[in-house]
Amino acid sequence: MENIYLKIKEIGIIPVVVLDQAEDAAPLAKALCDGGIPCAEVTFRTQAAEEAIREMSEKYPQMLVGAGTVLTTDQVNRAVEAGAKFIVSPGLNPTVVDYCVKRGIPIIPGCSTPSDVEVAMEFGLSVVKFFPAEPAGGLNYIKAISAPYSNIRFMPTGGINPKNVSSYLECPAILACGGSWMVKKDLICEGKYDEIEKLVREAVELVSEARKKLK
Ligand SMILES: O=C(O)C(=O)C[C@H](O)[C@H](O)COP(=O)(O)O
Repeated sequence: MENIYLKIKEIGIIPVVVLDQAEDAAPLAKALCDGGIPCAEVTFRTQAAEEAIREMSEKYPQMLVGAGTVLTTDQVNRAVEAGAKFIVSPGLNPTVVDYCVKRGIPIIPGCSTPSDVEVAMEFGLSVVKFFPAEPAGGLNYIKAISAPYSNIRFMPTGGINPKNVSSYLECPAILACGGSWMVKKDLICEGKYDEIEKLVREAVELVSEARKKLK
């Protein structure tokens, strides 16, 4: 498995971030690093995404910064140019996946059906996002879908929270989980970085407990 995917696996929970202002990127990155999750998936849902990725990557080079909600090849270019080390998308857009694969850019496309997974495999991918995880069937669905695709690892995202994340992380087919609960918009807008750091620390604890059970 490629280095980036191994890092994502090691981190265990990928914070999915929506930033309205790029100025919030550095203090948020600090809280994530201090809390023990030196990683963020900065979503292209806002105009600030590109600059936020640049801020985080430059000021916190130890961080694994990726871009989320990437829907176009133009966004791939902007994300990578800003420092993103991986690309995540809510669905499987063959144009975007092909573009990334041909350039060796790690891409984790959203899959929610066996057909999606098979298209991802056709592109040579072995890691996919499972989105939207809870509404699409949750852990039971992943267990069922992973049976025929034993080489595929899933990154469930959408509806993951501190109460259900452990059960996901205890499943061997799951590489890591994505979630926004520790980086909620209101916490960022109100500058509650101590609270974010605390939620991150709790998330780290959940990953380590779940990993002990996996062994
Ligand atoms: O923006 C994207 O690219 C998405 O695919 C959606 C996000 O992954 C989910 O919104 C995160 O889910 P929550 O943790 O339930 O907030």
